[in-house]
Amino acid sequence: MTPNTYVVDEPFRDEIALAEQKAIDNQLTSHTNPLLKVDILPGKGRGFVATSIVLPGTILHTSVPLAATVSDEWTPETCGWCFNFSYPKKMRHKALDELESREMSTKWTKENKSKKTISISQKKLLFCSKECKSAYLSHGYSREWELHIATLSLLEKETKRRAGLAAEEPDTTPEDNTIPTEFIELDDDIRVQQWIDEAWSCITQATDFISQAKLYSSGPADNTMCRLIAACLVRKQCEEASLYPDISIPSYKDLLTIQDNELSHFRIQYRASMPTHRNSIPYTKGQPVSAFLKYMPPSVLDIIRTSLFFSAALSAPGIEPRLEYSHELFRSVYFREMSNSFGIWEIPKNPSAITEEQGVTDDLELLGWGIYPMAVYFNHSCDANVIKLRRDRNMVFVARRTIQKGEEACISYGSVGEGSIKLHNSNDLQPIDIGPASSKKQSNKR
Ligand SMILES: C[S@@+](CC[C@H](N)C(=O)[O-])C[C@H]1O[C@@H](n2cnc3c(N)ncnc32)[C@H](O)[C@@H]1O
Repeated sequence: MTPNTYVVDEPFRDEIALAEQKAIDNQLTSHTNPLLKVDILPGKGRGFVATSIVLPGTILHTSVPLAATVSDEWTPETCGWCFNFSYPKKMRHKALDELESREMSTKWTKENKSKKTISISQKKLLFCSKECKSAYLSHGYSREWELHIATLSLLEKETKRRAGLAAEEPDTTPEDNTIPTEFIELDDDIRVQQWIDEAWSCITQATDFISQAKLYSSGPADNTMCRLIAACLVRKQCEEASLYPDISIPSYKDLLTIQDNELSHFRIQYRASMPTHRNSIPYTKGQPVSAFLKYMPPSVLDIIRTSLFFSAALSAPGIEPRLEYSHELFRSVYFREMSNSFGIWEIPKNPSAITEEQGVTDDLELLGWGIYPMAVYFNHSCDANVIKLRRDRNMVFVARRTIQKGEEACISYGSVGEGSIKLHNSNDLQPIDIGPASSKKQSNKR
């Protein structure tokens, strides 16, 4: 991809830097943002519209993530808090130093009356400085980090356990001779959603499928996705338990307002994978799991396997605090992340030219992913009037030119193309950035 380059004049850049700092200092999120409102826009769903005339260089919105995670590939070299990237230098600071980690491990082992010592893994969470480490530890709800680190440790443990187990692709196409009594029209949202719900429940309880899925060795993209989902669910659990809500950070409820792409994703994948019955799903009430497996698109089966990996990791015996799991919860994040998360890109060393996608050029790395519930209402335009800039873990949205009152504020979804992006439905545009699970972008450096 070659991004459209446009150069910002020096004085103008200073203004942006100043305004940015002010906005970040004020923790300006769209909770308090008077410049944009969400409207329903023909053919696009919801979108941001300017509430008054906006001058070029104005910060329209600064967004803090609900959850952000470094991709599996770049965890050693990327700060888990500010996303500072230094290749080939490794990040030196762990969330817990050796003594703290030993104390935590002893506490968990004791509290859980575990015969084996519960080990704490921090490989996937490293920081560039003490400041970033303490920002992480003090962020969010009281002791949110404890549940977060416990969950990351469990995911890491399950990844290790499975590594090398799966030599072959699991076979998920058992014989099925069910005679359908009805055909569910693919355009029927309610019936198709019911079929999907029933299929997930049935497949995730099927012992044969589960035992096959246990051989499934999750790849780096699945691991990254699981960490992103875990971070969202950690927030949910802490939010529900907390007596002292921190209202300055996005909540899990904010996530639920994001467009859910499960149905549109299913339709596309179903049509693409079915040689026959492309417009309907054969169905019989009370049908066996084989009939669900027969009509479930292979790419969705992969997601089900990832969810079983996630649930197996979380159900390792005797560990508290523990994250609650259900396939509904997993899906509630997975299919919202899809098409709505922002890629966190390496910041160019010499930002002399600010480009679309903040100068994302081929030599820059995709370091991770973030879910910014307050920023998802920026629709796409090829001639975007807003540019997205990353400032540490926050995203700042700046007007590129004058935006009139009532005009839509759009960003360019940028880094799309290269055949790696799947459209989510026929009317659908590409994601803001492809989510971790569907991202196959290869690193430039490895
Ligand atoms: C990040 S969301 C943007 C908010 C979304 N419109 C909503 O209602 O939640 C991305 C989705 O918005 C829609 N979208 C974004 N830009 C669009 C455009 N220019 N034309 C039509 N639909 C668009 C597509 O459905 C896309 O998958």
